[in-house]
Amino acid sequence: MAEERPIRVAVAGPRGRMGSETIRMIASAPEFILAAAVDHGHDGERVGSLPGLPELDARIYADIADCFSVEEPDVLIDFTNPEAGKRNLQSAIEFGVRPVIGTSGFSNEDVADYQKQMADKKLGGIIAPNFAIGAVLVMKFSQMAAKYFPDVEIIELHHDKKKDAPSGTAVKTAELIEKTRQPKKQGAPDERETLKGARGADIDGMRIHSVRLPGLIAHQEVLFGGKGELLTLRHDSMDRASFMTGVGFAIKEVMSLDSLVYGLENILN
Ligand SMILES: NC(=O)C1=CN([C@@H]2O[C@H](COP(=O)(O)OP(=O)(O)OC[C@H]3O[C@@H](n4cnc5c(N)ncnc54)[C@H](OP(=O)(O)O)[C@@H]3O)[C@@H](O)[C@H]2O)C=CC1
Ligand SMILES: O=C(O)C1=N[C@H](C(=O)O)C[C@H](O)C1
Repeated sequence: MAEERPIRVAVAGPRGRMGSETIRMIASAPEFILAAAVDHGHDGERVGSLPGLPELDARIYADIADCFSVEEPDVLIDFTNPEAGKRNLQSAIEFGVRPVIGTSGFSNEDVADYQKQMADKKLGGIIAPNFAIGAVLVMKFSQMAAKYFPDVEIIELHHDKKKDAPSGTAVKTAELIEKTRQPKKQGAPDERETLKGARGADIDGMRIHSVRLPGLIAHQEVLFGGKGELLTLRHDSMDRASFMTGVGFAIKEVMSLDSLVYGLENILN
């Protein structure tokens, strides 16, 4: 049987916390090859010249269209910010490059729009609010638990450099819970906040609380309250390596998809 060629991957956001971790993972995986990086600075430089990155010869492009037309990668990985991520994803669709998007902050309307465009082109892609397998399991377990415990509050805790709140993971967890939970406004019917924000953000009557502190990486607790009992589901990413099993899995899976999947839970067996 013919040996499969490595999957050619372009990474947007190579200097970032997640982009750099992804490049280190790709460099150590014989089944992948770094085709290029996309960064709004450092145009024309080599990835290996960036601090903390492995000695790779792949070129950095400021213009993603140039990157796609010259390097013809199979897959784009994006860990940037919502504005750049949307531009990059749109460009990937135009060039027929399979997007694997980890960047958080996409709305459901954005996702639906990309799903339509990609279904029309039969292009595979993945948007995953969280690539850590344990975090995905907490989402699935939360969806199960909410059938029996409609009173739920989510506490997400992250490093203090994180720009968006609530986390994409917390929003996706709430969306999955909504599928099984009877709609309910929680807390006392006549509760009032004497300090604005004290009860957190409201999704369908559920509450999400966002903690930002140095020392944290990415953590989430989902608390379910019942008569005389409390169920707590918790996941901790202690290192960004925790996301790489899911990123590697997504790169391989996306090669055989023909539509855009939103959430790793939809492709984990
Ligand atoms: N799905 C998942 O499992 C995970 C998702 N995330 C999400 O990934 C995203 C990135 O997180 P993180 O790595 O911590 O953030 P960082 O801020 O560390 O990295 C983002 C990088 O993107 C760069 N960037 C900005 N604009 C562009 C552009 N137009 N083209 C290319 N690069 C650009 C930034 O450069 P500069 O600083 O110069 O602007 C920066 O180097 C966030 O949305 C976060 O929520 C994070 C962890 C896990
Ligand atoms: O910014 C982060 O760090 C993370 N962002 C993602 C999110 O918003 O859910 C995933 C993970 O929680 C880490």
